[in-house]
Amino acid sequence: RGTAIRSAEVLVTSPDRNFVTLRITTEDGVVGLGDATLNGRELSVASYLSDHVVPLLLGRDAHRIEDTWQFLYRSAYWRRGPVTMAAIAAVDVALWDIKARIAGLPLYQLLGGASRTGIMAYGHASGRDLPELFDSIRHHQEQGFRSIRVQTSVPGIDAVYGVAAQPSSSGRYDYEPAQRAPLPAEEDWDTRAYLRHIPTVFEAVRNEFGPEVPLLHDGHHRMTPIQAARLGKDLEPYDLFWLEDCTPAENQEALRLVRQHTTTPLAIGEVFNTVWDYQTLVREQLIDYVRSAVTHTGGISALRKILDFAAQYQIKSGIHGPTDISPVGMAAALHLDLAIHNFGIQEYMQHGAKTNAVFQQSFTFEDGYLHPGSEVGLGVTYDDDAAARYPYAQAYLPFNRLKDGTVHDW
Ligand SMILES: O=NC(=O)[C@@H](O)[C@H](O)[C@H](O)CO
Ligand SMILES: [Co+2]
Repeated sequence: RGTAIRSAEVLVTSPDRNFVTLRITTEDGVVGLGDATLNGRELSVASYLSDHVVPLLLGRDAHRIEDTWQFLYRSAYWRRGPVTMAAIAAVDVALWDIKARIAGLPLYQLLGGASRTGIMAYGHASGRDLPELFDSIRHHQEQGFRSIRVQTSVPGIDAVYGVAAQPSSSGRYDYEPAQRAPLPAEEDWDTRAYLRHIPTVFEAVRNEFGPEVPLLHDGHHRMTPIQAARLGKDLEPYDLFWLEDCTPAENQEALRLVRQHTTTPLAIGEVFNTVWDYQTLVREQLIDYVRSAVTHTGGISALRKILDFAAQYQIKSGIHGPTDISPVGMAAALHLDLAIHNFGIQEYMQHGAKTNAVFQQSFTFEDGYLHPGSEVGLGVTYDDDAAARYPYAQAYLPFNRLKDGTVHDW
């Protein structure tokens, strides 16, 4: 039949950083794209798709998205995990792209239509010190961002998550966390120094930029529950939009302790890959925002179900949008952001020029709001010639060691 899957190609390219893209084509020649990028483990997902999933897709009806999802999830036998769920996500998103293209509609129209006029974005301001940070915040405000994530260096710590090593001439302060090298870079960490420093940063930012601008901060998994509780409480006077990944949440119950001590809103989940990672966090209202990206959580079908579950507990979306979510993954996020009722905010790190040469996108960013646009499907096309110019390059996210050499969450 016309909608039978004729081919499924796994495309690896590395313009500004590594990306893995799945391109599904039907007998009728309708093309759908899915993002399968897993930062630092990209080739595992490329192999999972090429070696084990693509052979199962050929001949299947592209319209049967839910059946294909359930088939891939249950026939794998081995459940969950970032590689499996990124692979399933890529198939899911590509099939949604195809369905919307066949329908002649932008994808959000198939997800319930627009529930808002625009999607509030937040940008990543950072600085090694307050002057650099203030310059970075002003730069992002000049670009139109109305919500700002604030990350800075910490006295006594040499290299820390989320801070550009130096203001880059190109995007100025936009940084790529993964580094092209055969080994992960070792960075250092000292939680007590961090806990002493961060409240002074937000005191200075609020004094300089006022009480209104929504400010976000990413704890990036590095604190224990009691340390997270301390920071959440210390930041209450600065009225954060959210404190993110305040503590590793494999133990979801750990957030009970944090919740007891602070009203600072909490966002968790960018490293999660199924609804089961959220079950206690949502049911006990231990978080306020679901951080998962479409790409890492089994696709639009799966993240939609997680967000509908969260909506029953007044928990909102905060979809992960760093540069290692490709333009295909970002487009999927924007279509979902526009349609769901319990939208919270969308992370938006701008991709570089080389990436934008490989992926043609139709989304817009104006006056602080994103919009997926009105092109059919996801609104993204892939340029094979541009992609061929950028072969895969091994790259890793950094990791931390404490002063005594103990490995620590980064
Ligand atoms: O909130 N954003 C983040 O935490 C990101 O910067 C992640 O460290 C990287 O995307 C991991 O690939
Ligand atoms: Co984060």
